[in-house]
Amino acid sequence: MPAILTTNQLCVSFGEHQVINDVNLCIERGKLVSIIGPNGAGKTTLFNLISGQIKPTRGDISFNGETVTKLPVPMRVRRGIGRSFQLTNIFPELTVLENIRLSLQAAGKDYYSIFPKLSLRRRQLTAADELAEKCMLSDKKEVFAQHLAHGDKRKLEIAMLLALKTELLLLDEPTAGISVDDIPAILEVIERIKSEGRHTIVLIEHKMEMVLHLSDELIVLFNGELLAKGDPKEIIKDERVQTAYLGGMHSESIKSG
Ligand SMILES: Nc1ncnc2c1ncn2[C@@H]1O[C@H](COP(=O)(O)OP(=O)(O)OP(=O)(O)O)[C@@H](O)[C@H]1O
Repeated sequence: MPAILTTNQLCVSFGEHQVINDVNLCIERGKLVSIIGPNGAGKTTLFNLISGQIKPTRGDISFNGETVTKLPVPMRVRRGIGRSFQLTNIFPELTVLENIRLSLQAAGKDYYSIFPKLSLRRRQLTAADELAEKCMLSDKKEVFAQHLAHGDKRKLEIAMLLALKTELLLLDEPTAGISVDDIPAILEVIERIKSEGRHTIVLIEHKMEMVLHLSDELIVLFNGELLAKGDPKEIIKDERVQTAYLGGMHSESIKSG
């Protein structure tokens, strides 16, 4: 399976603090890959680099065979890299359907049109409807986003990413802050998207049960370095991974071990 995303010797420092250190990733198309690691390991920073929020101090990022290292965020979105933004991209005073429709419009050629054609608007509404259903929001289509429960807002965010024709979904803790009762629905939405096989999903998640259930592959970050990568069931048995989680590795470089 060809890689959709690769990073080559990716590094980023904030002042003296090297947060990502020489990370070489290869994410295969159509897979669901989870990034795990203790707090402060650099997981969110890695997402920031891939989505373009920050630029690396060294190294390269390729998406679909094209070097995107220097591309700004909107151009990466256009190429198909989409990131969940912890609800900041939702328009609270619009309905679920309108939020999804606007993302469809943003992904289309009529983005700058003030009066998009009526037929096009109808097509967008049909597509928005389908995405609402896929993301288990059928009964909330006419609800204003501001009135949604937190879990439903996360589902809407995923629907909007799909509407933007995202090929690579970067989901940063999609179940964070969600009530225990709402977690299965988010899980199901992610599983539905995965089972279609049309998207690649990279997940940052602390809930190990969920990670093991969903992931084709695990990547373990520790102190900004890639500690391990591979089959989830094998990786969690890895002694170095267990030691990292138990806090035994502190700040030494993992490469010396
Ligand atoms: N803009 C920044 N300026 C300075 N330091 C930063 C910046 N962004 C992140 N860091 C530092 O980089 C390290 C890694 O942070 P990051 O948020 O990527 O970790 P994480 O693995 O996502 O942690 P968590 O699981 O707690 O979310 C932390 O020590 C953090 O303080």
